[in-house]
Amino acid sequence: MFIAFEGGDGSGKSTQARRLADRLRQAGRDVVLTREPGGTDVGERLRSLVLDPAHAPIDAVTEALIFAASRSAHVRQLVLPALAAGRTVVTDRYVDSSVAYQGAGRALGPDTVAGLNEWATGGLHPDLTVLLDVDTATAAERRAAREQAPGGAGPDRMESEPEAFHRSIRTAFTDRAAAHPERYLVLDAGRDVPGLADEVWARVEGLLGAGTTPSGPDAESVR
Ligand SMILES: Nc1ncnc2c1ncn2[C@@H]1O[C@H](COP(=O)(O)OP(=O)(O)OP(=O)(O)O)[C@@H](O)[C@H]1O
Ligand SMILES: Cc1cn([C@H]2C[C@H](O)[C@@H](COP(=O)(O)O)O2)c(=O)[nH]c1=O
Repeated sequence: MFIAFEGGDGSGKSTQARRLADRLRQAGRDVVLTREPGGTDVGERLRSLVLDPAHAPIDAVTEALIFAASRSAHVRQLVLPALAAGRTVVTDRYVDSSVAYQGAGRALGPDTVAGLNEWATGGLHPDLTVLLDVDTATAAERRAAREQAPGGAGPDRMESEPEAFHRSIRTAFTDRAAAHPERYLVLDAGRDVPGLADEVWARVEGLLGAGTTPSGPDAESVR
């Protein structure tokens, strides 16, 4: 099973992805918890390149290609081999983040960016995408609190964008979920962490019982 968490910066994806991975492990599943950009050596290098605000400005097309390149490596080197070995993959962000941030936020167009990522992933879609939807003010407060906590890092290149950018992203995520309701669980991420985790688990438990397989190609057909 392949599960993605999506949402704006500070919506609570990492928190919920970790909780789900723990719960799946308690249920006896062999889990790979991973993230984008990242998840592989090349992906983590691309992550620091594209997110570090100290780097030179990156134009929107180049930015979209960097995220897609990280994703291609992630799918081919980590996700597909793990799924083929019967493992459950939980990823903190996937294609929808590119459609929202580069398609809407950078105005490259959702269809253009979705098409690029169909190619990058060989058409691999998650069984379930959990969209954590929260208003941008709440998300910004959470990010600020996280930055001020011990060891907290400053905002990355995307987080530094203005409120309107983050609002456009939120809309793009919810539009995409509305277009494919069968593979989304959209949650009000303004609520408490344990309550959200229970809602996620209820849906995932149902999928475990149904014995799903990811839609799209297997490792043999994605090169
Ligand atoms: N439901 C929640 N209610 C209140 N605070 C939360 C909730 N979920 C997460 N948080 C807190 O908000 C901050 C951001 O959470 P988290 O890092 O999980 O978000 P994220 O979506 O992964 O963020 P980013 O995309 O910026 O990495 C953390 O300090 C976390 O403890
Ligand atoms: C996968 C992906 C990510 N982004 C942006 C979204 C976030 O601002 C950062 C990732 O940081 P996080 O702490 O891991 O959430 O990158 C993007 O713009 N496009 C993408 O495809």
